[in-house]
Formats: sequence, C-alpha cells, structure tokens
Amino acid sequence: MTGLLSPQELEARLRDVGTRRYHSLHPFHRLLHGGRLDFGQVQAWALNRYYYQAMIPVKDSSVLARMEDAELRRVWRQRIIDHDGDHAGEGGIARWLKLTDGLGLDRGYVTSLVGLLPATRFAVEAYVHFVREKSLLEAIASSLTEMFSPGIIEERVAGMLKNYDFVSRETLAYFDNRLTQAPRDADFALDYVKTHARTPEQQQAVIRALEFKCDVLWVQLDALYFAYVDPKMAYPGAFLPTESHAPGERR
Ligand SMILES: O=C(O)c1cc(C(=O)O)c2c(n1)C(=O)C(=O)c1cc(C(=O)O)[nH]c1-2
Repeated sequence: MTGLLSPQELEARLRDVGTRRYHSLHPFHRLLHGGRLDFGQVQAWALNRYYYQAMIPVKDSSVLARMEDAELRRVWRQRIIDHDGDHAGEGGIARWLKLTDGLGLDRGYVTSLVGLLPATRFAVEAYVHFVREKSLLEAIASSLTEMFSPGIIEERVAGMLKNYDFVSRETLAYFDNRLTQAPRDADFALDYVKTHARTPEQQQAVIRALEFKCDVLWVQLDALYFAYVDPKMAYPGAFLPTESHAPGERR
C-alpha cells in the first residue's frame, strides 16, 4: 500500500491520471476536433452528449443532498444553477440544445433519448450512481476531470470552427461559459480533496474516483466510435444519420 502523500504529491498523482486517461486522448475526439467527421457523425456526438449534460445537475443534486455543511452546499449549488439556469431557456442544458438545434436535430427527438446509444445511458447512469453510493470525498473527487477540460474545450472550439461550416460561435456557445466555470469548480474540488483525503486509503480512493470518471467519459466515445465510425454498427433503434452528409445539410 502506498504511504501518505503530501497534498502536492496527491495533486501530481491526480494530474498524472488526466495525462494518461482523459478523453482528450480518445481517437473519436481527435477525429471530431480535426474536422474528420461528417455532419451525421457530429450530430451523433451532440445527441449522445445531450444525456451527459442533462444528467450533470441530477448528479450534482445528489452530491448536494449529501452535504451536511451549509457553506459547502452554497458553493456546490452554483453547479446546478449553471446547468439549469434560473429560468426556462437559460443555463447549460438550454445552450446544449442550441447546438443540437443548430445541427438540425429535432428537440423532441433529442430530449426523448430514443436515439441514445445504450453505452451512453449506462455510462452516465454509472456516474450518477457513483456519487450516491460512494463517500462524499469520492463523489467530489469524481468531478476532477474538469481540471483538464479547459484544454480540450479550447482545442474543440477552435478545431470545429475551422473545420466545419455547419457549426458557428453561436451554436458552440455552450463552451464559452465552461471556460470560466470548469476552472472555478475544479479549483474548489481539488482544494477539498487535498484537505480532506487524510489517510493513504482516502487518497487512493480519490485517485480511483478520478480514474472511474475518466472511464465514464472514455466509454461514451468508444460507443460513438463503434456505432458511427468503425465498424459503424449502431444499436438497432439508435440515431442513424441520413444517407447524405453534405456539410450544412439538415436531416
Ligand atoms: O467538454 C468536455 O470535454 C467536458 C468534460 C467534462 C469533464 O471532464 O467531466 C465536463 C464538461 N465538458 C462539461 O461541460 C460539464 O458541464 C461537466 C460537468 C462535469 C462534472 O463532472 O461535474 N464534468 C464536465
């Protein structure tokens, strides 16, 4: 068993997990950002990721419900507001739907989840269950992938704007707010785990929680790759792009 790490050593171990396992390394993202996906494949990505977006506030509500400290709840509740907004039509989920609108996907179809790949559903549900079942420390640690998200978001927005004429700054606006929200959230969560993981066992549990979360993100891209890139075996009933993938062409 590894001995007790200093807070700095723990942070270094966590950053190392990201370097090796974060979903920026996945071949599907390399294709997405490099402009090598067609319109239908980008639609499939946005449609599946909608479920992740929609469930993030459900996940954070579960985390919040387990916090017995009002000060902690006051900080964490901002995450739910960021995604749900204060009013209908505001917040991250609404902005994600602007992206699926911009890609010509019917809102009713997207939000019905009918076209979702089963692996997307299972991965996202696993994240929600994880934060309910594990310790609060592990639940908070599992959000730490956000330490690595500003890099991938900058790469994604620049790459997609350059390479696809069917997306615009406006349809990708979801990511603008994430560039400030993610570092704020990640700094808080990182400070929390560095302060509260006080035994070797707790520190290992924190590292495993981050590895688990990398798995949640990675497996969603595995499923997209299998269904829509190679060997293109989408689950029966899952979203199928139309035959023609001319950029800008609507389904
Ligand atoms: O675009 C991305 O690559 C990316 C990654 C992550 C992440 O690393 O978990 C999140 C998001 N985006 C995101 O938009 C988001 O709201 C979010 C919330 C969380 C979380 O675990 O609480 N991760 C992420």
